[in-house]
Amino acid sequence: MKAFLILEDGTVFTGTSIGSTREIISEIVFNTSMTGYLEVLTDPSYAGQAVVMTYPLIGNYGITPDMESARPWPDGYIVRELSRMPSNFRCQGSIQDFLTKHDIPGIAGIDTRALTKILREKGTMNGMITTNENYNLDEILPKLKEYTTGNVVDKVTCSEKNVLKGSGKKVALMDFGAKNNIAKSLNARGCEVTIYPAHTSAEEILGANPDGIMLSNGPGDPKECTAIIEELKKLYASDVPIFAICLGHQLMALANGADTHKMKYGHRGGNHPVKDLSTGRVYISSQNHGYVVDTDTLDPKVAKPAFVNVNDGTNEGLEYVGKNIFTVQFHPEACPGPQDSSYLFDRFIQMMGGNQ
Ligand SMILES: NC(=O)CC[C@H](N)C(=O)O
Repeated sequence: MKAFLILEDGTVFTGTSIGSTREIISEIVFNTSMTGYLEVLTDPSYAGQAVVMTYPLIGNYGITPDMESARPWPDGYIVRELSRMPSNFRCQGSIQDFLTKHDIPGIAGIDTRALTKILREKGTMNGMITTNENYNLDEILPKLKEYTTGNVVDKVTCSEKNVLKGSGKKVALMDFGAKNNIAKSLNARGCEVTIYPAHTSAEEILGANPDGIMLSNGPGDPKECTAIIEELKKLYASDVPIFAICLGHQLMALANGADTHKMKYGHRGGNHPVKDLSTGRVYISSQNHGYVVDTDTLDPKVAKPAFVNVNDGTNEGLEYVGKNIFTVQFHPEACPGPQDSSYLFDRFIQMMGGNQ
C-alpha cells in the first residue's frame, strides 16, 4: 500500500506503508546512527516524534533482545529500505510486525537523504504520515503548522517503582523515560538501583536515603516538566550526589534558573564529538536531543560548562559549583553508539564514596 509523508513546508514524499496504516501528525527528526536501529526505536525519548533513519538499510537482523524499553516509542518510522528477510540467530521477528503490533505507522522507500537535507536546511518540522491518496494539502498544512507535542514524559515513565538488587551503593533513578542501559550500567557496577516514576516527590526519594540520585533521559520539551523541576530544586538542595543524562541534565539546569531552547535540528546519532573542558580530551558520544541548555543564562556561581560539542559549540555538560552534581547532554549509556564515556558511571560511583 502507498503511504505519503507530508511536511509542514508542503513537500510530499511517496513511499510504501509499513506497520500500522493509521494517520499521524508528529515532529519529524532524523537519526544518523549506522548501527542500533532497535535501540533507537525503543528509546522512550522519541515519544512524540517520528524518526527518520539516515542509514539506508534498516531491520536486517530484525527484532532482538537489544531493546532499551519494552516497546517502540516514536509516533512514526521513516526509512529508505526495510529488510524483507531479517536474519540473525537472535532474531525474534520483523520490524514490520513490531510496528504493526504497537500500532505505529511508518513509510519505506523514500529518499531519506533528500528528506534529511530539507530538515537540516529548514530545521525540524512537523509532518504527517498517511495512506490516504486523496489527501488535501490545503487542509493538512495549517494542521501541521499548529501541531504541538505537549507533555510526553507522563506517557513513558514507569507506573510504579522497581528495584534492581545490588550489594553496592544505593541509587535512586528518576525515570523520565529512562533507557534500560542506564539502570543496567549502574547495576553492573554493583549498585542497587531503585527506579522511581517521574512524579515521585523529592521527600519520598530523600526519605529512602539513597547514596546517589540519577536523573534519566526523556522525551519532549524540558520546560513542559514544571512539577518535576520543582522537585529537582529540593533534590539539588540536599547533599546527595546527583548525576543526570540528557532530559535530566536540562531539567536540573532549569531548576537552577538557566534557560533551554530548541535547536534547529538537534543531535541524534552515534558520532557526536564532545570535549571535556577540564582535560581538552574529546569523546565520541551517542546523542538524541532537540533542546539544549543556554550557557549564557547560567549563573557561574551555580554551574560551569564541563563539556562542549565540537561540531557546533553547544553545551554538552555541566559541573555544579560546590556540589556533588554533574550532568551531561549526551548518552554515556550508549545503546546505540560508542561507549567512550561509560567511565562517567564510575565517576558517579566515586562521587558516592566508591563501592566497598
Ligand atoms: N534523550 C533525551 O533525554 C532528550 C531530551 C529532550 N527531550 C530533548 O529532545 O532535548
